[in-house]
Amino acid sequence: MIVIENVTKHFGDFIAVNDVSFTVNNGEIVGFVGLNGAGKTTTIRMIAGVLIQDNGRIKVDDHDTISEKKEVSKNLGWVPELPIFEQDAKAWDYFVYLAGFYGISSNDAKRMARQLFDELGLAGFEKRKLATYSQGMKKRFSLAVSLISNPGNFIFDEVFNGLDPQGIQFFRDLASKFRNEGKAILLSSHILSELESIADKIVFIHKGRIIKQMSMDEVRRYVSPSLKIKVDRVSVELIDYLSKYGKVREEGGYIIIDNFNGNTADVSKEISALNLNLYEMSVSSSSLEEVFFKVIGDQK
Ligand SMILES: Nc1ncnc2c1ncn2[C@@H]1O[C@H](COP(=O)(O)OP(=O)(O)OP(=O)(O)O)[C@@H](O)[C@H]1O
Repeated sequence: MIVIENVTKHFGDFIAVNDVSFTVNNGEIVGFVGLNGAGKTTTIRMIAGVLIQDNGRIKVDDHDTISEKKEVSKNLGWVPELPIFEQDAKAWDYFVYLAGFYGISSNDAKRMARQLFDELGLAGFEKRKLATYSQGMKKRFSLAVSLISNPGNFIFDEVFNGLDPQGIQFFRDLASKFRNEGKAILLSSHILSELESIADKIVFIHKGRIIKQMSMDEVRRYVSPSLKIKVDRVSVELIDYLSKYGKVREEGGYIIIDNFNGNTADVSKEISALNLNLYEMSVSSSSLEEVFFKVIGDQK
């Protein structure tokens, strides 16, 4: 579990992160979203302990990121947006070297390397220098390193960026698997459709402040729904009649009721009472992208 409490970070006079608080529970994927420069990476770097906050506290599985840095490193896996490694090092050797920092013997580290390189699609690239790895391979290697201590918490910072569809699916499936294993996952991404399909909760950050936190269910219900129906015959009587449920319009052979405030069972009962055939009926839910623009727009 990752707990961020009233965290603030200045760079000179500029406040990059301002009194930020949120929690990533075990068994939960939290999407962290905001415009460029909103403060996501700064927050993430403080959670990872590579940047120190001016105020507030961050705990990873109850360990303080400043006073218990070593425990936090063991309990937290971090795949940065652009992983940076010793460029001249060969992947396999470097992995074994890093495993040494976790007190893992060379033989055990080699066994672990074999398993992780196979599982993460790096088999055959063990002897290559990290400088020659593609962006996606660097992310996979960074993941392999972060798995050395089998941490209960993960941060993926823009992990989908620069990945091919297969790579995106790989990290999406991995995040879901970690969630099912009870791990806490913080996932920052600009690809809102990807977040939408896997996140349980969304934390919106804007100009360094958390402006909203919502469960994905709340996101889906945030913008008033529209009801879309297709019947065999559209009449003035029907349109008049449906007006009590919202703002009715016709579009491409469909009747759309914006700001729908009724329930679908009543509508379908009443349509058949008018001797009309109902061919299709669906209620739209709001997309994360729509909600993002609305939430950010409300700040201006
Ligand atoms: N080392 C630094 N020195 C000065 N300003 C910084 C530093 N690091 C970040 N900032 C500023 O802090 C703000 C937040 O940056 P941050 O990288 O956290 O944003 P972000 O939400 O991750 O953005 P992006 O989506 O573009 O990656 C930005 O205005 C950035 O210019």
